[in-house]
Amino acid sequence: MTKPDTLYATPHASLTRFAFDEHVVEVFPDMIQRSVPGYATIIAMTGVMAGKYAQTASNCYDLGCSLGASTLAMAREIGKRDCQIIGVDNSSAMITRCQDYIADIPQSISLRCENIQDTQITNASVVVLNFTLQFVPAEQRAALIQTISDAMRPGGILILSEKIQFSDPHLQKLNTDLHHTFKRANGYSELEVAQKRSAIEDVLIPETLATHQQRLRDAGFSSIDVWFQCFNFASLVAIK
Ligand SMILES: C[S@@+](CC[C@H](N)C(=O)[O-])C[C@H]1O[C@@H](n2cnc3c(N)ncnc32)[C@H](O)[C@@H]1O
Ligand SMILES: O=C(O)C(=O)C[C@]1(C(=O)O)C=C[C@@H](O)C=C1
Repeated sequence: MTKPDTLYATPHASLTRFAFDEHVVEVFPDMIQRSVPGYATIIAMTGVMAGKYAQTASNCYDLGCSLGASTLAMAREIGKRDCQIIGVDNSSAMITRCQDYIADIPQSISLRCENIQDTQITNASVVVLNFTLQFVPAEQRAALIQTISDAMRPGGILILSEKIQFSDPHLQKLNTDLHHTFKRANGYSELEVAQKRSAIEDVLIPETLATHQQRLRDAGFSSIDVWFQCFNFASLVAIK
């Protein structure tokens, strides 16, 4: 069902901005697995945490669901509980293909092709933002996190996974180098790493863990922790 990612294998005369279009959809599972250290663990544990925190008669959201990896992990662990699982993405190419991935799932999952900044979020016990906030304009992130916090039930959980930035220049260089080494070890060439880096430069804007943690505190989350980190990729939990 998925093809190997060769999108940046040949030289591009002019690199266009990275977008989640039909070309990316075709290779996305391979691309994200080979690009994000710890991706499989983060997805599997998103399911485990959703299974622990999903409350009866509540909504569980996967914001920026792409092909539904986190949605499916949540559905597996939530099981037959009375919860509505909702996946949201503003790429119609992603949502169309995601429909195929969720087709055989026994639970009712609804998909919305919407901007996560506009989608209605209510009565939430679990909200997942896996590698998505990084694509929202930085100055609009606080409003989105506040909307999520306001929509959460007491005791609900937000899982936030992101590529991160380091304020220490030495650590920034080290972790960037290690990430590129990880990509090379997964079969990407120097050219592929360099072209992908240029294509996402102004599209994916990482922030420091301190910035994420402060924003979550400001929005009213009480218990906040980094539960996973590998190089410049991290995942946080924030409990309301
Ligand atoms: C890196 S992918 C997320 C991967 C997915 N969560 C997973 O773990 O497999 C980022 C996704 O967020 C979506 N996205 C980015 N900005 C968005 C926005 N403002 N509203 C809705 N979706 C958005 C993109 O279309 C893309 O599918
Ligand atoms: O930083 C990179 O090299 C990445 O490819 C990261 C990243 C991400 O974190 O979302 C960027 C775009 C793709 O969707 C997959 C992975």
